[in-house]
Amino acid sequence: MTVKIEQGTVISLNAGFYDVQTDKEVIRTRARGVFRQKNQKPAVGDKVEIKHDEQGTSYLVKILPRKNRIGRPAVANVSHVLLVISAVEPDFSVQLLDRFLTFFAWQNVKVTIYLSKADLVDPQKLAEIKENLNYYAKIGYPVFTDKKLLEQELPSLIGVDEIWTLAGQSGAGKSTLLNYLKQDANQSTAAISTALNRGKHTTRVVQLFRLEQGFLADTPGFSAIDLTPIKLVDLANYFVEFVQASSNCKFRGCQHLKEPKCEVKRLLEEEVILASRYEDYLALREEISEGRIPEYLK
Ligand SMILES: Nc1nc2c(ncn2[C@@H]2O[C@H](COP(=O)(O)OP(=O)(O)OP(=O)(O)O)[C@@H](O)[C@H]2O)c(=O)[nH]1
Ligand SMILES: [Zn+2]
Repeated sequence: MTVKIEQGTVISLNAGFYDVQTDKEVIRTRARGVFRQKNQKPAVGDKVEIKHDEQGTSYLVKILPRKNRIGRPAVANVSHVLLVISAVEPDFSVQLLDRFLTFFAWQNVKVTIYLSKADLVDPQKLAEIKENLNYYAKIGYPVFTDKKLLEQELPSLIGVDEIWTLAGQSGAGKSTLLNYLKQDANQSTAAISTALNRGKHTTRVVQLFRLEQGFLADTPGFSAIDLTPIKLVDLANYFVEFVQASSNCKFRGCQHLKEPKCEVKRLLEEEVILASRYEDYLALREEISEGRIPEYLK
């Protein structure tokens, strides 16, 4: 028998085994000892090479370069986040939204926003929230306020082998959404996931399941984030509409504070840039320069 090398994505870790999704099937593999020597550990989401020996045992032999590794439990190569933000319980907050968007822009992860619990607020409150969300849609973040629409559109948003994960405050509705979307997942993968799912809530294992051409992490993912490692001078780069405006600021590297002829400040005055966005920019500057994590995230 010839030794075959294949590539795939690690979709779960289980008692020393790594389950790898190739383009055909899920293969249970062992990691070669070489990883321990190199102090490397394959993570869920890693793109890997696997090898099958004559006895039919499969080994994970190589971890391909990682784009990132984020979340708790960690997932590697996350390209997109489905950010769940609730209309109520906890209350909708643009501050919170801006924190998450800043964090993911910093991590070079794209974000799609989903508003949960729209059914729990009165029409007036909902209209207010939607007006805010329209701003985010305008600056480039896909926004969904309807679960069914999200379910319909998601397949066209998820690219080949892209890894998506959920994020959002505790109680926002991440698990609820996940369970809803999982109903659609590829059946064979779903069966494996279920079989490996024992003790999910006690051990906090993470696994990926197929969602159309890509993967979604089967975990509530992020709820709290720390922005203090961001460099103060870089912060403006993570506010997408500021980046766009800044080419018209007089000074290169403009921080949009007291500099003359600042385009961000001009757009702010014209109410093209949302006041809360700018306020949050200032608040995050302060948080970063003081190196403090807000009380509610501790
Ligand atoms: N009415 C309504 N209730 C929802 C919706 N989404 C979530 N919930 C409820 O909100 C509560 C919290 O939802 P979860 O899905 O557990 O929230 P989570 O984000 O996973 O929370 P953590 O696990 O703490 O991070 C549950 O009681 C859900 O039933 C929604 O769209 N409408
Ligand atoms: Zn400026």
